[in-house]
Amino acid sequence: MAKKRTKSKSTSAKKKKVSLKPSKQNKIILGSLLIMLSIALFFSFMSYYFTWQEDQSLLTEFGNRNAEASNLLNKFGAAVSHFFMYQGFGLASLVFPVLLAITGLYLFLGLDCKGLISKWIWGIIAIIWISVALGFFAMEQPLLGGLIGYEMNDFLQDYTGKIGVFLILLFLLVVILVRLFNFSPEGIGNFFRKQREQIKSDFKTKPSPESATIVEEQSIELSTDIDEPVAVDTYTHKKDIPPINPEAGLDVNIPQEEESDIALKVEAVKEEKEEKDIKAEKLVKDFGEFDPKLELGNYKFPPIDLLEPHGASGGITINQEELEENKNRIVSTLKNYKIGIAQIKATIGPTVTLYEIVPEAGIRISKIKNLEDDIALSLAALGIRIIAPIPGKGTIGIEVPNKNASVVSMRSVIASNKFQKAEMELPIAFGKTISNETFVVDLAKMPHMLMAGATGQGKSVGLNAVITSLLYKKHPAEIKFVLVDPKKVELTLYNKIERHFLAKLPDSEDAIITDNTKVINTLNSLCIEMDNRYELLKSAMVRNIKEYNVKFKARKLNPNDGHKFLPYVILVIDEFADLIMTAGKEVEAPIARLAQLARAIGIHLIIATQRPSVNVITGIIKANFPARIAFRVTSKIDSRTILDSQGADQLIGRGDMLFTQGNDVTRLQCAFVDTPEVAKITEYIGSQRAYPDAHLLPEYVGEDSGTGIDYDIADRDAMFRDAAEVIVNAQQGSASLIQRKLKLGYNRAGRIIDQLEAAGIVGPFEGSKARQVLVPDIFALDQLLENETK
Ligand SMILES: Nc1ncnc2c1ncn2[C@@H]1O[C@H](COP(=O)(O)OP(=O)(O)OP(=O)(O)O)[C@@H](O)[C@H]1O
Repeated sequence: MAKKRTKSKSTSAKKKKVSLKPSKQNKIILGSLLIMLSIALFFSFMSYYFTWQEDQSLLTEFGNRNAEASNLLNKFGAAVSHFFMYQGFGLASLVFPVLLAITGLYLFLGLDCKGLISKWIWGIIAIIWISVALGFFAMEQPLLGGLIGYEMNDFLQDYTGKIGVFLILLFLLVVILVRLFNFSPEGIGNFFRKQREQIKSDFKTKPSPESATIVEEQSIELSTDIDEPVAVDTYTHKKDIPPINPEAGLDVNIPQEEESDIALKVEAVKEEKEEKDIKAEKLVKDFGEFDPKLELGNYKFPPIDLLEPHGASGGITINQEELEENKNRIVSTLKNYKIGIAQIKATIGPTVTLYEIVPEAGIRISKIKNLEDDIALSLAALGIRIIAPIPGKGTIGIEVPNKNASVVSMRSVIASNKFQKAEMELPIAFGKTISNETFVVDLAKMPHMLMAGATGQGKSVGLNAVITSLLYKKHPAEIKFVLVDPKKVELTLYNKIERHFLAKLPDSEDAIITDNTKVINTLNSLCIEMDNRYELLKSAMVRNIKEYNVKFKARKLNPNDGHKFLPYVILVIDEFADLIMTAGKEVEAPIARLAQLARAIGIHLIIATQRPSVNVITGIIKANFPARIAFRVTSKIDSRTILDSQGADQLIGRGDMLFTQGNDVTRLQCAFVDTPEVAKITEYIGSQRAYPDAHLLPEYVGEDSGTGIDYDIADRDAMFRDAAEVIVNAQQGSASLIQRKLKLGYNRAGRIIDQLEAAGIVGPFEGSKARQVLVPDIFALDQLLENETK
C-alpha cells in the first residue's frame, strides 16, 4: 500500500513537473524566454543605474501611455529596476539576470537541471553579501546596496558597529570562498596573483579571437561544474610560466587539472566505501594484525631429527639383473599372446617398477586389456598391476614389485622441498609415487578422505603419516584434531598433545574418543559447530574459512559479535566399520551431513576402515568422499567398493597404496612413520607450554535423552511457551532453532525440546533430522496448552 501511495505521489509529482517542462520543445521555449528576460533585466538594470533619478517621477505613472522613461526598456525597465535595485539589492541585483541566463541556457540546451539549485543558493547568498557590503555607501550612493542592503547593514551596525559588520562580512566571504571554491590561503593568494597577471597579459597581448573563445569556454565549464576546477585551475597555474602564449598555458594546465580531479574523486570514494575498513586499519596500525599464534608464541615446531631415516639413504638400489629378468619375462609372455613390443621402458619406484610398453603398430589395446589376468598369471608375481592404457600416454603399464622394496621414510618426505615449500592450507605428504617423486596433497581441497585396507596393510601408519604431516606444518592455533579410536590403542599416543592440538566435548575427560555413544555426541556437536561457523561466515560476508580468517586477522570482524579465529578441525575415525555396525544411521547421518557441507568452514573428515563393504561404505558416504585411499584389500569387490575399480586387491601391502581424487588412480608407497617416532613427536610437542584445556566443541545433549520422561507442568522452563510458538511457527522441531531464536544455551534448548516432546508438541528424536511437529498452528497450540491445565 505504502509503496503504491508513494508511487502515485511520485507520478503526480512527475505530472506537476511535466506541466513546467513537459517536452524538449517547451524547454527550449522556456529557456529562450528566460534568456531574453535576463538580457532585458541586464540592460534595464544597467541603464537604470544612470537614469534612475530621471525616471523616479514616472514610477507612479506606469499606466500613462504617453509618459516616456529614459530607461533603455522604458517604463517596464524603470519599474522592474526600481523594484530590484532601489528597493532591493542595488548593484547586486545584476546577479539575477546572470542566474536567469544560466537557467535559461540549461533549459535551452537540455542539460540536467540538478546543479541549478546550488547555483541559485550561492547566487542569492552573493546578492545578499554584496548588497550588505555596499550598504556601507548608502549615504553617498543609495543605489549601490539598495534598500535591503542598506537596512540590513544598518540593522547589523546597530548591534555590532561598522567594524563588527565588516568582520561579519569578511568571515562570510571566507566561508563562501572556502566552501564554493575550495580555497586554501595559498589558493586565494594565487587566485588574485593569477587574475592580476591575466589582466596584465590581456592588456599586453591583445588576445586573438581564438584565445578569447577558449577563455569563454572555460568560464562556461566553470559555471556548470561543481566549481572545484576553478580552484584547481588557479591553484596549479604556475606563476613562473608566463601566460603570454595562451596555448602553452593550456597544455600545462590540462593534465594538472585532470590529475587533481582524479585525486579528489579517489579520496571521496575511499571515504564512502571503507568507513568500517578505516576503523580496522587503525586497529591494525595500533595493535598490528591479529595473531592467533600469540598465545603460544614460543611454540616450536617438531624438528626433523625426531623422525628416523629407516636405513635407506633415500635412493633406490637398482638391480640390473632383476630389471633384465622382468623385461624378458614380460616380452616372452606377451609374445605368447602374439603381442609384439616396439619399445619398453622401466621406471623404478620404491616398491614397484613400472614397465611401460609401446605395442607394435596394429595391436589393439583392448586385446591387452582382455588378457590382463592371463598376463599377470604368466608373470607369476604377487602385486602385478596392468594399466592399459596409461591415462594420457597411450602406452601400457605393467607394475612389477621389486624384490627388495625400500622403505619410504616419513623423514624423507617431510624434508622434501615439495612438502617444505608447499603453499597449501593443509599439506599432507603421503609418500612417493612410482617414479620416486614425493607426493603432497592438500586436505583442504580433497576435502574429505576415505581410507580402506585389510588388516595389517598400513592403514594406521597412513593415518599417522597424515597427522604427522600436519603437525610438522601447523601451529596449535591453526588446527585441531578430533580423534575417534574404537580400537582404543591406535591413537592413544596423541593424548600427550591434547591441550595443543585436540578438540573434545566440554564434559568429557579424554579427548580421544573410544566410546561409541560419545562418537554420536561428538559428531552432532561438530554439526552444531558447522552451523555456528556458517552463521559466522554469513555475518562476515565471506565464502570460506580462509577468507574469514584473513578478515579476522585484519581486525575487520568484531570479537564482541561472536567472531573468533577459526582453526581447521580434522575428524579422524580409525575404525569406521565398527562404528557403523553398532550405531548405524545415528553415525551415518551426521557424517553425511558434515561431509556434504563442512568443506567451506574448515571441518575435514578422514575415515579409515578395514572392511570396505557396501554396508559400511554406503552410497551416501561414498558420494561425499571423492578422495579415497586403498591399501591392499582381500577381494576385487572390496577394491571396487572403495575405488570404483579393481587393483587394490593386487597391491603388495606394507604401505603400497592407490590414491584417487576423481578419475585417475595413482599408485603410491605410503611414507612409514613408526610408533616410537610418533611418541617422540607428541612428547616434544606435549612438553611445551599448552593451552589450559583442549579446544572445546559446542555442547551437545543427546536429544533422545528425554524420551519417555514425564515432565511436571510446573517444572517447565520459563521459555517453554515461547519455544513452543517458535517450533510451531517454523514447523521444525529442532533444539538449535530454539537456541538461535531465543538465544538460549544448548543444554537449556535440549531440555525444552524434551519438555515439548513430553507435552506432545514435537515427535520423538529422529537422528540428525529435525523432529516432527505435531501441532499444526498456534491456535491448536493454545488449545492443547489450555486443555492441559483443566
Ligand atoms: N608405509 C609402510 N612402509 C613400510 N612398512 C609398512 C608401511 N605401512 C605399514 N607397514 C608395515 O605393516 C605393519 C602393519 O601396519 P598397520 O599397523 O598400519 O596396519 P593396519 O592396516 O593399521 O592394521 P590394523 O587394521 O590391524 O590396525 C606395520 O607394523 C609395518 O611393519
